[in-house]
Amino acid sequence: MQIILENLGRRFNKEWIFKEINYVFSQGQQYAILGPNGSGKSTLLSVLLGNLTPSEGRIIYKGQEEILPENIFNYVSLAAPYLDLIDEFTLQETIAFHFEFKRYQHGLDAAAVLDLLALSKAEDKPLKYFSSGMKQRTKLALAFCADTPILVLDEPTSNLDTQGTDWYLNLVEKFAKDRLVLVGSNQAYEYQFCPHQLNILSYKK
Ligand SMILES: Nc1ncnc2c1ncn2[C@@H]1O[C@H](COP(=O)(O)OP(=O)(O)OP(=O)(O)O)[C@@H](O)[C@H]1O
Repeated sequence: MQIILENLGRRFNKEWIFKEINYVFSQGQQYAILGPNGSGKSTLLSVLLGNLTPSEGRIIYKGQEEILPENIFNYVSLAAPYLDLIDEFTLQETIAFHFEFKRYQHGLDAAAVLDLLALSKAEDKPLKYFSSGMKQRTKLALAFCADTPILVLDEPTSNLDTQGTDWYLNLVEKFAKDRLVLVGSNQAYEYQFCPHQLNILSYKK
């Protein structure tokens, strides 16, 4: 799986957030998308996910065959602060619902995801009663445990304490190796496993 960016640019009104990005993301590699607050990391990730259209240039998604941008969501798992979970669902219901749309990683099932989350006392609790850190753990577990070639993590350790951050790095060890991983971040400890780094500030023209 590859994501090929050709002369990619995105603007909001007259402001170019990034311009002229030529880059190839490949499966089995991990990439950090870097830049200060408001520089455009989330915007670039949204364009890569097909949630926003490019203002110029194009993105080619290559699997065995070319994948149309409108179908790329089938190949992606996303964890991000702006991603909403359904507050009325319990944790068990959230897991069951998510995996109606995505397959489990090899060897996992609902019980294993619950185990991994280490929130077993909360399995029958509606998510509206979860703390922000518990919600973030849930989003990360759903994304890591789904069998998709692309894994997108925007600010993955937001709301996590140091124990939660170690737990996240353990998920990276277990479930990120063979995938195309994109991490939007400005915290070194959450992207230090990424051999490739792309700074949005290099694409401001
Ligand atoms: N829908 C929109 N309309 C207009 N401007 C927008 C829109 N979405 C984002 N922006 C602007 O695009 C710029 C980049 O925002 P973005 O959220 O991508 O930055 P970021 O690097 O992810 O920031 P942070 O680290 O704070 O999450 C900001 O100036 C933001 O105000």
